[in-house]
Amino acid sequence: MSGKVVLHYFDGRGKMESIRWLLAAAGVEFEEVIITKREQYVKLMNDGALMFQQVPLVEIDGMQIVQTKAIMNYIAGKYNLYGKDLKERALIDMYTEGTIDLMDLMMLYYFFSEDKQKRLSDIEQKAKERFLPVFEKGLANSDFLVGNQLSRADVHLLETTLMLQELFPTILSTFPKIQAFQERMKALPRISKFLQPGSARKPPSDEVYVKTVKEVLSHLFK
Ligand SMILES: N[C@@H](CCC(=O)N[C@@H](CS)C(=O)NCC(=O)O)C(=O)O
Repeated sequence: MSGKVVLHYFDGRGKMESIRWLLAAAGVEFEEVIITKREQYVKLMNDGALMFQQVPLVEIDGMQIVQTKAIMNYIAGKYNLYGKDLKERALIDMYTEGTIDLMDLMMLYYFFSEDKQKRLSDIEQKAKERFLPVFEKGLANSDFLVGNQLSRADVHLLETTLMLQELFPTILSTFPKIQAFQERMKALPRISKFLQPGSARKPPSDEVYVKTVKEVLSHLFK
């Protein structure tokens, strides 16, 4: 195993995108092995790399880590994106889980062909009424969601709100603190670099991505 950070996943956002965001925010260079064929997935399993027969898989510091949260916790801990003490960490975890709940809804949206409009309305309503007000309040008196420094919660919030705006361009119009937060975050050099075309950031899911995932994980989509 080389000293490089290597990501094994599909050529799309899915469960790997927040990991890409965290690495970018931490200024960590990484390589990607893109899974396009079922044989690659089966080989990773046969090699013993997938503890629960699932990707994402990340090679880092001589380890092969699976489970998205375990991977993100490691990166956040290592690169000082996880607060100054356990209490800050608990709050960061709460905000983080909220962003994951919302991002999961959006991720699943692309995989279903039925009830698209209803799913979309549901995401919009939950975002406006349940999730965004929490983050707006969290940013009322501070530039950061937790404490006085950047944490993974901020990185996840930027990712989530940009993703939301792809589906609902005006959704932040009644959330001025989040809008200002976005501008501050986008101006950070590492984030700004990640937002440039040609970076490792992936576009929204499309038909090719969904088809590839369904082929590689054909046992799930019979
Ligand atoms: N709890 C795991 C879930 C990972 C997961 O469901 N990965 C999917 C691809 S996005 C997978 O590899 N599924 C194969 C399977 O469940 O058999 C995580 O968060 O990493």
